Amino acid sequence: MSSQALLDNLLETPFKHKSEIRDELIADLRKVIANGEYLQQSEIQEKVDVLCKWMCTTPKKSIYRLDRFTDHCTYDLDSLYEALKQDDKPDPSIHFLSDLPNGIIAVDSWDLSVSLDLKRYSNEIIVDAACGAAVLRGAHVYAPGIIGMPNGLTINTKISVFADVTGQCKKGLIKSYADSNKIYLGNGILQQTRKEIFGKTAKNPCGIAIIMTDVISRIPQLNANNESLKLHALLQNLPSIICSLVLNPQPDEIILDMCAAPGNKTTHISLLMKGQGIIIALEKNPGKVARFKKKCSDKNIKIFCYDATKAVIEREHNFVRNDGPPFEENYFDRILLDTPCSALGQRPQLYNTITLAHLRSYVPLQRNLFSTAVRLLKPNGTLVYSTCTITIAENEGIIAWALKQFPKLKLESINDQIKTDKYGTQGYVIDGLTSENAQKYMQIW
Ligand SMILES: C[S@@+](CC[C@H](N)C(=O)[O-])C[C@H]1O[C@@H](n2cnc3c(N)ncnc32)[C@H](O)[C@@H]1O
Repeated sequence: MSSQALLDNLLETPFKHKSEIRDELIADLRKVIANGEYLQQSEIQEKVDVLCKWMCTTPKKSIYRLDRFTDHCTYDLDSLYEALKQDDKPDPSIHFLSDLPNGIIAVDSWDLSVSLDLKRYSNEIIVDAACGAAVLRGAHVYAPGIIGMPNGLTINTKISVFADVTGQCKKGLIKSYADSNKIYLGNGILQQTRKEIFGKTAKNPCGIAIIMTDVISRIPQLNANNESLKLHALLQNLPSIICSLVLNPQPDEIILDMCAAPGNKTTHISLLMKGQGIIIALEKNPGKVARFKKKCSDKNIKIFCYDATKAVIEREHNFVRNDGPPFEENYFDRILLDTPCSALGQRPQLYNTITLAHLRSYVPLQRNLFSTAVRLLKPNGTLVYSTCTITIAENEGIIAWALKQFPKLKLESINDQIKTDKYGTQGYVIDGLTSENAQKYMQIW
């Protein structure tokens, strides 16, 4: 089978609870109004099936954000180029994205004229679904992602890598894993032995365990030994990059990033502010805060482990103000609410265990966070609301709810800030969201 065929036939749906989630997505699309009418049931079902299959596919480009890039300094672009070069393959195709700032770089997947070694070797290694998705996006395999590996493989052995797409592979599996439970991802060279990963003395295995050489998604990997680039080139999805650009933070402003970890948008905001002004980054999860603090050296970013739904001072409390949360109402010039969400737009998804209750739990939290954001925002300030999911409930639904709940809010087109037409489509019209408003809201892929 060609690599394109391997890719196209990966999976029909990523969900463990297939029918439950499919029914919920169908109910979600029943809200859509096209040409003044709700969609037909058959059309909705077809759309949901296409959507589920799309979730299993890998984007055809990798996007990097170069932190130090200016028109006069192309050092990081050159290093990215070097980092992506592979001895046995032609030079990677790297280009800027039109209408966007120059530091945003797209790397194309190898086209079909580039021959890849995609034959299955007898030595097979099983990785979990999250690791498998990262491999399809151009990552190497890190030790914690490996769940199945035969005995006796030595370093530098050529091996084939498979992802567990049913969640049934036991950690440390030695025997071969059933074909019906796994999908083939590509080939690589082993860097760590079974003893290092699963042996009695192996504590917290880490580092690259397999250097991927050929992957069915045809995405070029960064050379495994390229350390110099890590500091300044960040693999980041385009919609995430666009969020910070649309926020348009100014150097003398005070900005709130409400749900900040791992902090990739926070550091982008800081870059756009030229390291000036103040950015308050809130994150509820202590482990994520610790990791974020460790990697973030920007002096203008202040990170707090804090529940953002409680970030506004309630009037009945006589609060003495300090540097951190909670804050007075009308405090921030701009707020980014990159909210927790069902993340169904993150691709590829190989095995998603989300339950119906979990899927439905996000909207109340999103409304809560949104209400806090509105109170904290200065009059005429800018609030950017973003998710990485595709449900109408968490996107158009929240906007329609907010416009009704907070009449002082005015929805602005993101195209007023930055031309995004090429990279996405306008939102759906639903009850409470007019066609004029739906045009201002964008789904970016
Ligand atoms: C979509 S992620 C944010 C990604 C981040 N903005 C970035 O681009 O790197 C949402 C984050 O919100 C955090 N979170 C969830 N509930 C929260 C709350 N009530 N207050 C603050 N953070 C919260 C989650 O732990 C998660 O790290």
